[in-house]
Amino acid sequence: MAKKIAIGGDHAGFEYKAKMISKLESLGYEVKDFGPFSDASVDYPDYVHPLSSAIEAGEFDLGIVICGSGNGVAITANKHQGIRAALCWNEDLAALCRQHNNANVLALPARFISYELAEKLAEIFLTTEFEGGRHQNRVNKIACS
Ligand SMILES: O=C(CO)[C@H](O)[C@H](O)[C@H](O)COP(=O)(O)O
Repeated sequence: MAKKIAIGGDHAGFEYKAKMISKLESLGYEVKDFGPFSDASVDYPDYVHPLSSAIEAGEFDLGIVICGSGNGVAITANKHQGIRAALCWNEDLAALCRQHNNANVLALPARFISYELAEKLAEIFLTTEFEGGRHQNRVNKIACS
């Protein structure tokens, strides 16, 4: 079954987000764009909080958030107890965040990696499974009251 993907970010990630949506839909994913819907300067929490809440509610399988450095969107998403957002800038990190951390949101730094690499990281993230085992014990301990 095609995975349902939530994607969002800010103005610095707008161009990459548009290209990424087209690519993911061509691969058969169901994608919802949480915005922004232009490259006008915006505040990333306004878009990442609704995206994160929707993933927590089980409306989407995984999420992708894109800003200039990837930090703002990752920090925002990780404020949500049900979110494990991973900032990735190479292929190994994109695989490991799924394999070891069961990350459900990929954060991408649009101002620091090419679109081609961003697209490759997204494909790796979306197709890599969590390994469970010893890693599950650790993931279970992440949540704090
Ligand atoms: O949160 C960020 C910095 O870690 C993101 O990279 C934002 O995209 C960036 O801060 C936006 O900067 P701008 O000068 O307002 O375009």
